[in-house]
Amino acid sequence: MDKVSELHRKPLHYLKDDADSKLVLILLNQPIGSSLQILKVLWKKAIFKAATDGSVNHLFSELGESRDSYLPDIISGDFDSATPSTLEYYKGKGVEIIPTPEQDATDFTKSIRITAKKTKDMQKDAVVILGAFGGRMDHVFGNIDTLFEAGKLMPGVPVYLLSDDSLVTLLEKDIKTEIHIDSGYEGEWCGLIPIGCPCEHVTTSGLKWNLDDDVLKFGELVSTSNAFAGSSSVTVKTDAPLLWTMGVNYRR
Ligand SMILES: Cc1ncc(C[n+]2csc(CCOP(=O)(O)OP(=O)(O)O)c2C)c(N)n1
Ligand SMILES: O=c1ccn([C@@H]2O[C@H](COP(=O)(O)O)[C@@H](O)[C@H]2O)c(=O)[nH]1
Repeated sequence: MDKVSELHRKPLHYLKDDADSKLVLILLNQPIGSSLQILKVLWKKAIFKAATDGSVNHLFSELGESRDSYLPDIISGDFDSATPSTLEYYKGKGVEIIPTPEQDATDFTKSIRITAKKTKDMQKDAVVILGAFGGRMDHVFGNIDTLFEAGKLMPGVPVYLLSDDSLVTLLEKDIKTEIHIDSGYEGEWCGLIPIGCPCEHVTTSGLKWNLDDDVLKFGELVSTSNAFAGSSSVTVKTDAPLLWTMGVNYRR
């Protein structure tokens, strides 16, 4: 069979109350803070929830009295961050605790490997990861690296790193991706970041600064502070994996 040559992505539509989306949710070790409302809407739509190591400390402390309405399906990690008492609490509530002591992959990578196996027979519209930005820079790059593996673990399923102000996803090579930007939650800005390797041929439509078979490469051109031109979608064709990032405006 020929490879699909055009993909549609709706990176923020699942945030709409009326969207009937089936999500897989992964929590990383960052304060929930201003993403609390997003966490609550994602939780309602999540068919599987995975907490990664220290993320349970935030779930426990930031959700207060309502914490028992937010029990994840699994908690995994090398457990250098989750406090023993927090792990005991969730264990007592019947949450599956999965130690992943190996030190050649991050807790996030190990979590998404487990999640891919556990959800392999579930129909899922997207995998959404909360807590990937704003902390340690090595972790931010590690989280982006995990997107490359995620694409192989769950082919065809969009994977989004999300916060209340930014979204990051990896666009596949040799495919024209149409990104729908009409959920109402889009922010003002967007960017195309050639992480991993240069992109020699990138063509876009729907942006204020479009590319026309241009090269994106660190040290030459990286498309930051780009913007939408007013249409309901953007298209991107690239010959190498390319990071798409955009602003999120989810204030309620
Ligand atoms: C070449 C190489 N560099 C670095 C490491 C170290 N390393 C990579 S992933 C990992 C586990 C990280 O665990 P995680 O809980 O995700 O992060 P932490 O907050 O503990 O740093 C370690 C120790 C390695 N194994 N190989
Ligand atoms: O500053 C940070 C800290 C952590 N992460 C992500 O969370 C997981 C789990 O972290 P632990 O510190 O082991 O609890 C880690 O693998 C990172 O993916 C982060 O993004 N930023």
